[in-house]
Amino acid sequence: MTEHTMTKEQTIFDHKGRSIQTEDREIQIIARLEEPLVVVLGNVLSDEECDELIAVSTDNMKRSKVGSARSVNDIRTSSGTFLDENESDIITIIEKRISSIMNIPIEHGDGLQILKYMPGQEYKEHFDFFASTSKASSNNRISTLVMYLNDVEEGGETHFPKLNFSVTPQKGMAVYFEYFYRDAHLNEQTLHAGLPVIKGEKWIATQWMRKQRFR
Ligand SMILES: O=C(O)CCC(=O)C(=O)O
Ligand SMILES: [Fe+2]
Repeated sequence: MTEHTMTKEQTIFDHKGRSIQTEDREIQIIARLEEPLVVVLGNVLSDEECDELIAVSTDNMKRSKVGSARSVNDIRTSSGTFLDENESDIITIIEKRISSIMNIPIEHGDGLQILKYMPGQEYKEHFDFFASTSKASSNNRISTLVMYLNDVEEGGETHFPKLNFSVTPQKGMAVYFEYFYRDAHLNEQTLHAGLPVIKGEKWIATQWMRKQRFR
């Protein structure tokens, strides 16, 4: 018998019940899959916060297009930018909230990443953790929070092919998952994709957390 069939592994996300009370906002726990842990969350960001994150990154993306040459990436066809906490006051507020939801100090986080998908653009199946052969795996990622910044007219679901599970983007909502299990099989089940957007735009903010301090 493998380990995970005998006892459920300890998770990082330790919230129970129907909501998470953070310093400034009550987050709803809408749905959860226990192993691997995948949680759908509501009321993570206000409409104003979503709009502000899009506005701040629209400027950033324009700037980065002028500057460095963008590398062509077949896996991810969206455009994106990393925000730093000095960019806007709301980033600090949001990062605090994210840290209490994810139960990890924000110093363990990669910078908040904003992605924009136009129709036809997608993020193909991938893991958020790095392969053990890669240098980055020495301080590997352990958990992810994908926040939806707008409603997508059609398509753009976050899809977990090994779990037969999809999350429809809804403005202000989020999906959380973690992959810090001793059982490698559980980690591999967090394979996921951003399905192609069919109609409209899709904007997300992603927070990845590392095992150890990263900033
Ligand atoms: O676009 C999505 O729904 C998924 C995004 C994602 O996988 C990521 O940012 O790591
Ligand atoms: Fe991902």
